[in-house]
Amino acid sequence: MVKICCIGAGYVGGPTMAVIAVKCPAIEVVVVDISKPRIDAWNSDKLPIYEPGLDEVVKACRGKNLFFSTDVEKHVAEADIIFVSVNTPTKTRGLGAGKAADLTYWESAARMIADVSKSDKIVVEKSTVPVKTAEAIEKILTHNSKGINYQILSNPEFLAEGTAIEDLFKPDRVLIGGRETPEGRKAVQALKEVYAHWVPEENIITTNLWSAELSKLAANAFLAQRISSVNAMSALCEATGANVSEVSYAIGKDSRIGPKFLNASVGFGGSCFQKDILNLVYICECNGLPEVANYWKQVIKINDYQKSRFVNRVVSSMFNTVSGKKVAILGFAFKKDTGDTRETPAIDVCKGLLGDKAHVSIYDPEVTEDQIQRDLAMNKFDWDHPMHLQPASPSAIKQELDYQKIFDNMQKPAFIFDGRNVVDAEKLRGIGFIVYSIGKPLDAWLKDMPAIA
Ligand SMILES: NC(=O)c1ccc[n+]([C@@H]2O[C@H](COP(=O)([O-])OP(=O)(O)OC[C@H]3O[C@@H](n4cnc5c(N)ncnc54)[C@H](O)[C@@H]3O)[C@@H](O)[C@H]2O)c1
Ligand SMILES: O=c1ccn([C@@H]2O[C@H](COP(=O)(O)OP(=O)(O)O[C@H]3O[C@H](CO)[C@@H](O)[C@H](O)[C@H]3O)[C@@H](O)[C@H]2O)c(=O)[nH]1
Repeated sequence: MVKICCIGAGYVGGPTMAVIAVKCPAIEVVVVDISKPRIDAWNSDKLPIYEPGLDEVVKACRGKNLFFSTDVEKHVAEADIIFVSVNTPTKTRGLGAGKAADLTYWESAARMIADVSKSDKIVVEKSTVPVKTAEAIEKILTHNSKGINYQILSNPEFLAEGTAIEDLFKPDRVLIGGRETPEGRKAVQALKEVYAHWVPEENIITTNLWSAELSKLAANAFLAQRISSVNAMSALCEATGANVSEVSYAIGKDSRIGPKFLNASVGFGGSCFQKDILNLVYICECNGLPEVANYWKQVIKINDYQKSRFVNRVVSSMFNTVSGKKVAILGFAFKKDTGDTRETPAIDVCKGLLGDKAHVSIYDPEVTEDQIQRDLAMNKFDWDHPMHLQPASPSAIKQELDYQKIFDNMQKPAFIFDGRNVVDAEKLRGIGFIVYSIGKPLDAWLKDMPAIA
C-alpha cells in the first residue's frame, strides 16, 4: 500500500488529502500538524475550516484510509510520498521584510524529514514557494541524506477557498514539476498515478521544477491582475456614468478575454494573492528586473487604492465624517462560503472607519467574534503564522434581511454601501435608501458630495 503523509493540516493540506483519500481507497493518507487543536478539530465533528462538501468527504474516509495526527515524525518516517503544505507567509522582519516569502516553516519541515527518514522519499512542494525553492530543499535533504534518495517535486495547488472540494474533484489542471533525470521522471510518474485515479491524463501537466514553481506565482498574479484591472475601470465608471457590470460583460464576451474574474469589488483578499505577488515582485528585484517588479507591484497598489476609495466614499457620503455614527458591516470573511479572514478587505474597511471614530458592528455567519477582534488588533502580515489559529467551523446560520424593517429603524438619510455588487440597488432605492454600488452610476446624493480623496 502506498503511504502518503502531508505536513500541514490547513486550508490546503486538509481538503487536498481528504480528496486523495476518497478517490484512492488503496492509498493510506495521514495529515500531520504541529498544532494539536487543529488536529483535534480534524478528528472531531466540527472541522477546523468551513468548506462546502468537506464534511461529507472527510466522513467518508476518516478512520479508513484518512488519518489526522500530531505524531509528525512517525508518519513522515513511514511515508513513501510526503506533501509539504505548511505556511509560507510574507516575511515580517529581516532581509526582504514585507515582500519575500518566509520559508522558516518549510525549512524546519525539510530538516525534520531529513532527520527521521530511513527509506527513499518523494517530497512534494504543495505550499506556494518562490521559484528555485526546490533547489534549497534538495540541499537540506541531500546534505543530511544518510544514503537515502530524495526526489523533490513541485505540485502547486490551485484550489480556491469556498469551492475547494469542487476544484479538487474537477481541477482545470494538475501541475507536476520534477527533475529531468530518470529518477526525477520516475517520481513524477508516481505522483501522476495518484492523480490519475480521478483526473483525466490530458489535464495532468508535467514540467521542469522551475516552471511548476513559477507557474503558481504567475497564475495568481494574472488572476489578481484581472481584478485590479476591472477595479481600476470601476473608478472610471463612477466618474463617467458607465456601469462596470455592463463593461465587464461586454469585454468578457471576447473569447480572448473571457468572462471570469471580472467582478468589480472592494478589493481582493485572501491569504494568497497579495502574498504571492509580493513574493513575485521580490524575486524580480533579486533577479535585477525592476521594471517587471514595478509592473506587478501596481496590481497591489490598485487593490489598496480600491479599499481606501471605498472607505473614502462611505465617509464623504456622510458629510465627511462617520464619527459616532453606527455602521453595520455585513460579511467579514474574504469571500463567500468561507470563514477565512486572512487579508480580508473588511479589515481595511473596518480599520478605516474606526480610524474616523465610527461605531462599527460586524456580522459574518462564518466568523467568530473572537476572530474578528483578533484580526482588527493584528499587525500586517502577522495573520498567516501557525501560532494564529483559525476560527472553528461555524454554525451555518442563514439569514434573510428585512430591508424595510432595517430602513424603518435607521436614522435618515439611510445609506447602503455595497462592496460586492450583491444587493438589488433599485429595490433598496425604492424603500428609500441611498445606495452606493461599486462602479455603477451614482445616486444624485453621492454625486453632490465632495470628490473622494
Ligand atoms: N489557502 C489556499 O486557498 C491556498 C491555495 C493554494 C496554495 N496555498 C498555499 O498552501 C500553503 C498552505 O496554505 P494554507 O492556507 O493551507 O495554510 P494554513 O495556515 O491553513 O495551514 C498550514 C498548516 O501548517 C502547519 N505547520 C506549519 N509548520 C509546520 C511544521 N513544521 N510541521 C507540521 N505542521 C506545520 C500549521 O500549524 C498550519 O496548520 C501556503 O504556501 C499557501 O500559499 C494556499
Ligand atoms: O472577479 C472577482 C473574483 C474574485 N474577487 C476577489 O478575489 C479574492 C480571491 O478570490 P478567489 O481567487 O476566488 O479565492 P482564493 O481562495 O484566494 O483563491 C486564489 O488563491 C489560491 C491560493 O493560491 C489559488 O489556489 C486559487 O487558484 C486562486 O483563485 C476574493 O477576495 C474575491 O472576493 C474579486 O474581487 N472579483
